[in-house]
Amino acid sequence: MNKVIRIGTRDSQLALWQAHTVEKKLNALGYLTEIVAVKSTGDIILDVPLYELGITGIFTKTLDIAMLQGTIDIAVHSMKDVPTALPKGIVQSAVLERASVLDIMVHKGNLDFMHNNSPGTIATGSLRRQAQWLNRFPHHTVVDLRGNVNTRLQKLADQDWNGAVFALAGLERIAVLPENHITLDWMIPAPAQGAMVIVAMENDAFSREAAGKLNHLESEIATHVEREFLKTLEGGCTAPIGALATIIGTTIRLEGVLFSIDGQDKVQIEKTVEINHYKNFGRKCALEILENGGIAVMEKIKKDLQQ
Ligand SMILES: NCc1[nH]cc(CCC(=O)O)c1CC(=O)O
Repeated sequence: MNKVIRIGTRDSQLALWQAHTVEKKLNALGYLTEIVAVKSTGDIILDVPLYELGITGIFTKTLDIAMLQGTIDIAVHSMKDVPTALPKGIVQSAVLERASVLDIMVHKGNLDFMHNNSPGTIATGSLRRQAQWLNRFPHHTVVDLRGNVNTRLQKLADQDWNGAVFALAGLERIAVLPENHITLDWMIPAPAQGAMVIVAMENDAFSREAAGKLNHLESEIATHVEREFLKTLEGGCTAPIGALATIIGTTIRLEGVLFSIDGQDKVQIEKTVEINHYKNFGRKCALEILENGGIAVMEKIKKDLQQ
């Protein structure tokens, strides 16, 4: 037990909070730890919309490299930022008990713009949030908003926008949830939203065992289903995809959705299976989406993103 587990993390306030949470849990189990904070590409490049940076993984790549080079033993990520395929040699070791899955809109104390076809401007850097917002409020404008949670809150305060969309979990974790917010219970969250994941090297039995003790089985199963749904649909491009798996007694229910970029087209599914059939459930639901018009929507998305 005397080996020090080096915990890799990005250096945003939220990422550090998450790494420190893991550190405390490992320390409570008797493990020695050290935090290693690194800057990631996703944090440095702020002026290009996320989806233009190409595929996924910009937030996790720097930590993947650090782990493959042996300068960290485990990495803590917001699970929704982790690409569905991990680099060779790196494996998922634990999913922590999930926090809130909800998206919220932070506003400026005036919600008139949400009524009677009023114009409005909402900021988000997420295609999923953009598409769902425009599907519900087609007469609104969505503008790009990048940066870590703190930067985004500041930009919202500085700009003439009506509101911006955030994950409730992120704002609660670092205690910056403004009073002016509403819960978007109609918005389907990102696959694995609100969950933290620990990854480690496949050949590092010590770190994997230590991290594995923090695994929360129900959160692991739900995020597995959601990410399998995502993986089957995405086909190498960042599309507006939402997925939420909920465990109810001995069953698991998946709500999954695929939108076009402008939010006009929507293909959705809601299905329940016995929990012991959770493997391949996400994949089956995604295949049904593709059969029910999803293939055409994916083609349209690819064309839209190429322009
Ligand atoms: N994409 C950035 C990101 N990654 C994880 C969170 C918050 C925590 C979570 O959703 O799990 C956020 C901020 C946000 O979406 O507002």
